[in-house]
Formats: sequence, structure tokens, C-alpha cells
Amino acid sequence: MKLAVIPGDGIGPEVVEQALRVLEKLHPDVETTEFDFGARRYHSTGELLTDDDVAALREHDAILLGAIGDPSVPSGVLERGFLLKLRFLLDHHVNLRPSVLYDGVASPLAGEQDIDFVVVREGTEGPYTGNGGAIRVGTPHEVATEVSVNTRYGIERVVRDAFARAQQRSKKLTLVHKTNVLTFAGSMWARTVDEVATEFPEVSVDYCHVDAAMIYLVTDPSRFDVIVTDNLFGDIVTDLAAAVSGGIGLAASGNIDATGTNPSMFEPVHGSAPDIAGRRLADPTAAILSAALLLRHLGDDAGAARIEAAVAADVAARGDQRGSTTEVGDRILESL
Ligand SMILES: NC(=O)C1=CN([C@@H]2O[C@H](COP(=O)(O)OP(=O)(O)OC[C@H]3O[C@@H](n4cnc5c(N)ncnc54)[C@H](O)[C@@H]3O)[C@@H](O)[C@H]2O)C=CC1
Ligand SMILES: CC(C)CC(=O)C(=O)O
Ligand SMILES: [Mg+2]
Repeated sequence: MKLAVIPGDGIGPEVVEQALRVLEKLHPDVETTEFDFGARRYHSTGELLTDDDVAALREHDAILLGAIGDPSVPSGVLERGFLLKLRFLLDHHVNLRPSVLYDGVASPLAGEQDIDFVVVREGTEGPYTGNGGAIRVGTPHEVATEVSVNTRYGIERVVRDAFARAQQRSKKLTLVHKTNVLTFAGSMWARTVDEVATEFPEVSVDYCHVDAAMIYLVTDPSRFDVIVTDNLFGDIVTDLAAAVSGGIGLAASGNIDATGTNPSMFEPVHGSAPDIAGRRLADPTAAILSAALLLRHLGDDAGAARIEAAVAADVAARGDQRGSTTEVGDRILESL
């Protein structure tokens, strides 16, 4: 396995270190190439992501990323100029974000909870494409636009992927959008879901406006199995999904090119957490579970299941005594 590793900024290197230990334990022959993308490289060279970088990344079977973003760089420069650019260039159209409440993990929600759903977030379109601009900047008459780009091609492929996952799971798919207000894009999403649904007659289809979906995520998360949604809604929904499922430190994700043309990239849902960076306080579990998604994507289901079992055992045992980043890694490695 040829693995590109992007530790990135903030807590990224701390959590990636632990995920790599786990991957190397299961695949001692893994060949890793480390890339120094992020704030430090940007400050020293001015570079974010060059054509040569992308070509080099394409030489790998998969990419493991920590996080990108740093307070020393204006907001958006690294996020847009590196992270989104990379997701778009590698056509990571399926942004896969499972939410599972593990046994023994406390949810902030009251009562017994049964949370096991996956958000299939579109990863290459929506309002994240940089289609917009600003005029009269800095004046009282400034105007800014950020246009959401939705293509039939882009929606259909992610919707079909979500249906296929629902077919393999509990056969229930929920479209989350805001069709009552964002009528142009919303209509295309809803019609596409209706059309693709005819290929999956066993999957029942539900729809929630995104605002109501946030209510149900807190009051009745068990109603969800597979959620399909656009890039912006999916970003927001999955931070709340993480919070109700035991915290952002446990939430894994995959940025997948489902055609297999480009290497897919696996990363925690969280960001670089500058508020705790450098203090060994970060929970590396999300990065470790992202490594499990990586292995499953590459066909090693048994390895992925071993990591998930080790994590399940650890989160059940740790209670609120998680310990340092390294201690969590040590325990999960030991359990493996
Ligand atoms: N995929 C990526 O690389 C992402 C990058 N970002 C970037 O990260 C930077 C910080 O963004 P924020 O909005 O603060 O989001 P964040 O996800 O980095 O942090 C939000 C909160 O969660 C906590 N947290 C995050 N990961 C944790 C972990 N593993 N263990 C324990 N606590 C954890 C942080 O301490 C903070 O209180 C920004 O530059 C942002 O653009 C944000 C989200 C995703
Ligand atoms: C920083 C953004 C580009 C990414 C993000 O928040 C996410 O993918 O969850
Ligand atoms: Mg996010």
C-alpha cells in the first residue's frame, strides 16, 4: 500500500501520528510519503498546492490527512487554496461521514440513544466552489455573492452512491435540503432522488428540510440511516452529528472518488483545533477511525473491523478519563 500522509496544521500531526501507528501495525509493509502542506509551507514558500504536488499525490493508493487551517493565515487561504482545491482536483464527490454512538459512550442527548447513520455529503459542488465575488469591498455598499453550483451530473452520482449504501444498510434514505427556499437547486436534488429511487425499490425515501433535520438529530437521531445532502449542509450536519454521537474527537470521514480514478482521502471531521494544539489533548480516535475507513475503501474489511473493535473497546472503557493523545493511541494499539 502506498500511502500519502498529510499531517497538516494544529492537532493534525498529533492525531495522524497515532493513526499511522495503527495502520503500520496492521500493514507493516505500508510505504508512506509525507507531504508538508499547510501553514508552515505556505509561510516559507508561498505555495499551497502545485500541479507537481497533485501529480505526486496521485501516485498513491490513498491519502491520510490530519487537518488544515491555522490562525496565522487569513481564513480561507488554506481551506480554499489547499483543502477544497485538493478535494475538487481529485474529484472527491462522496464525502462519507458515519455517526455511531458506541456502547458506553455518553451522548449529550437525554435518555438511551441508538445512533448509527451515515451522512453522504456531496464533496465537489454547492456553495464551496468559489463561484462568487465581492464589489465595493470595504464600503458601506459592499456586495458579496457565493453562488451554489449544483449539476445534474454531480447530484446524480452522489445520490446513487447514497442509495447503494442505504440498500446495504437499513434501506432508508433521507434527503436533507431546503427545497422550500432554495427552489432551483432543491428541485433538482428532489427530482434526482425520485428518479434514482426507481433503481432501488427496496429503499424507502424520506425528506427533511435542513432546519427540521437539526431538530430530529437532537430529538430522534435513530430515525436516520443514510442522509444525502449537499456540500454546505453536509458540513454543518456532520458537526452536530458528531456532537450527539460522543463528540467531534470520534468522528471520521472519507473523501472518496467512487470511480477509483484518483486516490481517496481520509481525515477526521474536525479541523486543526488551534485552541488545543501542541498540548497532546486532542483525541486521535477520529483519525484512527478514518484509517479504518481507508482500509475498508482499499478492500481490507478485516483490518477496518479490527480497528473499529479496538476503538469500541477503548471508548467503552475510557469513560471520561480519555488521557493524552498518545495514551489513547497506546491503548488502541495494545488492544489491536
Ligand atoms: N478538514 C479540515 O482540515 C478542517 C479544517 N478546519 C479548519 O480548522 C481550523 C479550526 O476550526 P474550528 O472551527 O475551530 O473547528 P475544529 O474542528 O478544529 O475545532 C472545534 C472544537 O472542537 C475541538 N476539537 C476538534 N478536534 C478535536 C479532537 N480531536 N479532540 C478534542 N477536541 C477537538 C476543538 O478544540 C474546538 O473546541 C480552522 O482553520 C478551520 O478552517 C475546520 C474543519 C475541517
Ligand atoms: C474547512 C472546510 C474546507 C472543511 C470542513 O469544515 C469540513 O470538510 O468539514
Ligand atoms: Mg466541517
